[in-house]
Amino acid sequence: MALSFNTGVTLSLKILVDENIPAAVSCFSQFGEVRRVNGRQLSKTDIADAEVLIVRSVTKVCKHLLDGTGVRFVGSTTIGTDHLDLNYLAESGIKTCNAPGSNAESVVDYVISAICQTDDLLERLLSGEPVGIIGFGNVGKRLARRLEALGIAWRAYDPLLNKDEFPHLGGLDDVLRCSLLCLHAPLTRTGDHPSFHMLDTSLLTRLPEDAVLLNAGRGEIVSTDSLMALSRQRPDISLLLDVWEGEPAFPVALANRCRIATPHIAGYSVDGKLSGLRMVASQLAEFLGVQYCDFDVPLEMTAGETLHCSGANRADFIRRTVLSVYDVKEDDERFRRIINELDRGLAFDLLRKQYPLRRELAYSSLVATSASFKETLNALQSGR
Ligand SMILES: NC(=O)C1=CN([C@@H]2O[C@H](COP(=O)(O)OP(=O)(O)OC[C@H]3O[C@@H](n4cnc5c(N)ncnc54)[C@H](O)[C@@H]3O)[C@@H](O)[C@H]2O)C=CC1
Ligand SMILES: O=C(O)C(=O)[C@H](O)COP(=O)(O)O
Repeated sequence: MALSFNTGVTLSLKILVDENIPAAVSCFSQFGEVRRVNGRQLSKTDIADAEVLIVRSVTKVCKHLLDGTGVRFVGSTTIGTDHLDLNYLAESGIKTCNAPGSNAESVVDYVISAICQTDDLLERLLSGEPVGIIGFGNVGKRLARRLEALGIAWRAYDPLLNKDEFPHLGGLDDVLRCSLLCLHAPLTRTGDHPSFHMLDTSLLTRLPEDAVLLNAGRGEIVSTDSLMALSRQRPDISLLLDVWEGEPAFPVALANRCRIATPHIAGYSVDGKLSGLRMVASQLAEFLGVQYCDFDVPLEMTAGETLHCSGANRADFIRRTVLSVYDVKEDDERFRRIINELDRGLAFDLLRKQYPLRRELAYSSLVATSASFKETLNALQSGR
């Protein structure tokens, strides 16, 4: 039907949503007719009569896909925007939005769980070895806040932020001296500080002995070749990779060298997904000039029992508590099972599609059995 926005009247829009966005049909049906589609295989034919397109990071939204269609609004329920051709969308007058920060706490939970599952890294960090953070945005800042609450030192590098506003930010050299280096930059290919292949083997070999490199940003920030060379030259460095160059396919040899390997699920908490969905739906409502009505979240998505947390000492308490809510090793084990599949890309996507329900630490019902660990529990849940 012809569109008439800002009328205050709900229109019967044709809305396409990625089938991997939970609760999307109940959320978007307030705006019109919702059809679920496979975001990886979406073609121009699928969207011929659509006015609204709601995607995740697997759909390349560009001129090739949209030109000649009636799409007027594109929403991505993700933090990252590297799959969206923002210049084309702006020039074409197609309203575009994403969900900044929506699953940032989920990524922080992933990092904390990975710390707990990497040998004695947690103990090393608690005794003063610092964490380096590349990219001090929604994820980087939240990670720093959680680490600080736990008493773990951190340094951050973000050349795009104003030094006067963030005087504590350091240079690349500073973060390369840290025991754990976490990559949380977006994927960019232009500008003064493109992140594409920004770290190579010569930079990464500066990491201290027994360092750990964690990438939960985008695979293309460090090339597969650089990581392979690093693992040959510095076998003492542990690789924890959630993102891969050229997803959904991934390099088997590199995956086999990782201490922890996961299929791009750091941000996959149900809380993060629902938050992204709400952010995009409310921006669609604003675009249409209608009131956004929140939707009923199926109880099984958010219900959870109370967990009683204890530990022999502080590190033990942190490890047990974190892993009882989210154990990254379970994701790693599922990933290892698909490494030798013939169609690895398909298997990678299937793992993501069938991802188990995961709550964020901050939204979990947790009780410390000993008063002495109450503060530590608050630190672990300080996310929201
Ligand atoms: N693995 C996963 O499941 C997830 C991955 N992500 C990825 O993490 C990225 C970061 O997320 P947010 O912190 O929420 O984004 P954000 O946009 O809030 O912050 C990104 C920060 O990185 C900085 N930055 C840009 N280029 C840089 C460079 N070359 N070197 C250092 N810093 C640089 C920016 O100035 C900004 O402060 C997303 O763009 C997305 O690609 C996000 C969510 C989940
Ligand atoms: O939000 C982002 O940015 C992410 O990386 C997403 O969590 C990735 O999930 P999909 O959009 O690929 O399902």
